[in-house]
Amino acid sequence: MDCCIASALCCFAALCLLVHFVCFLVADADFTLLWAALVGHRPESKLKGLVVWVTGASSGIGEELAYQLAKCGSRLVLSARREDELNRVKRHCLESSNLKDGDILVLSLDLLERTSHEEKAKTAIQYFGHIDVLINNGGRSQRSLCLETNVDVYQALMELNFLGTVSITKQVLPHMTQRGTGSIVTVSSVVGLAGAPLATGYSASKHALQGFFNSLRTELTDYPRILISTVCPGPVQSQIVGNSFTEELNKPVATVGNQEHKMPTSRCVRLMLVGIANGVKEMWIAQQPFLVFYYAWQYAPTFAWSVTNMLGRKRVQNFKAGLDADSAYFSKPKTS
Ligand SMILES: NC(=O)c1ccc[n+]([C@@H]2O[C@H](COP(=O)([O-])OP(=O)(O)OC[C@H]3O[C@@H](n4cnc5c(N)ncnc54)[C@H](O)[C@@H]3O)[C@@H](O)[C@H]2O)c1
Repeated sequence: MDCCIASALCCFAALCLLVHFVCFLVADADFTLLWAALVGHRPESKLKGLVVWVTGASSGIGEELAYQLAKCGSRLVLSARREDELNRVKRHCLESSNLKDGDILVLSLDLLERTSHEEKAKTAIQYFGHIDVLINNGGRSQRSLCLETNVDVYQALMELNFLGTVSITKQVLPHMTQRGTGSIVTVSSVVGLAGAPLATGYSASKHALQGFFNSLRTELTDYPRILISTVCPGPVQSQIVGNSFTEELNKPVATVGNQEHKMPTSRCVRLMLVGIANGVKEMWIAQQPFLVFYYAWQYAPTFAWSVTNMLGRKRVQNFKAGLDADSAYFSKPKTS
């Protein structure tokens, strides 16, 4: 009898392990975030009426954030450099939601023009009276080998992705500490957790953001109603490759391959909004096989690096062959 119970328990444990393994294989986010998506608050109920400032709202993840937040009933400040593109995004938000014209402020902003940030933040705060959520999303990536990359490119990446983000944050944070509430959500990257070839400067700028916001979060423990959240997406469909820095400032990317194999922007943004609605402090959002590597880096870094080196070599080979470094992972390189 005991033997039967033991066998049954073993079978049950094996089944549980199998279910976990299968869940893990299909997971596209870390477990905290998936749990929040399963049993947590819905963004539609938590974000309705909140004032959300999105930087980099003219394309990709930022544009999709605008659309999904509008559907949730959030009031929006949309920022990026190109006002005409922001007006296009605003029009689409109004068409696809119940928001009124006055619920969306188009506020052009260059993250590199730090002297303008105080004025921009004042304008946003005055318009709605307050800001509930700042989403630091604007930024650019990199496609170039370190050996060939001008140091000016590294400076530009840090100026934009790191200092631009820190500058806007520093304009909004005092407003939030005064109110005792608010959320600052920063779009980092999985390369802010580990590295990636062809992205030495980009990865460094995202590591810098991780270090900054992880330290700030702990510094703000006296403000339990202020959320500091970092989002670490893997590859997501957007304009990021075409907009990347290369080895020289102002030199465009040579090959922008098909981005369809990447996570749909809508899925990434939905998970981000679930994370914000549920106060998730760090979100890993990536399809497999990328996600599993980030777990491996946490538990067995030396093993993880050996796998990364294999993939990294292929990425560099593809790049040198003139192929899009991302999509070439998923297809056999034929010709350059
Ligand atoms: N798409 C991905 O695979 C991916 C993965 C990880 C992290 N990210 C991060 O997501 C964020 C959004 O990128 P995306 O993928 O939507 O790319 P994208 O190129 O489609 O969008 C980037 C946005 O940033 C804005 N921007 C660029 N320079 C700016 C400046 N000087 N001032 C103000 N705005 C500026 C652009 O105008 C655009 O609105 C970035 O921070 C990026 O690093 C993207």
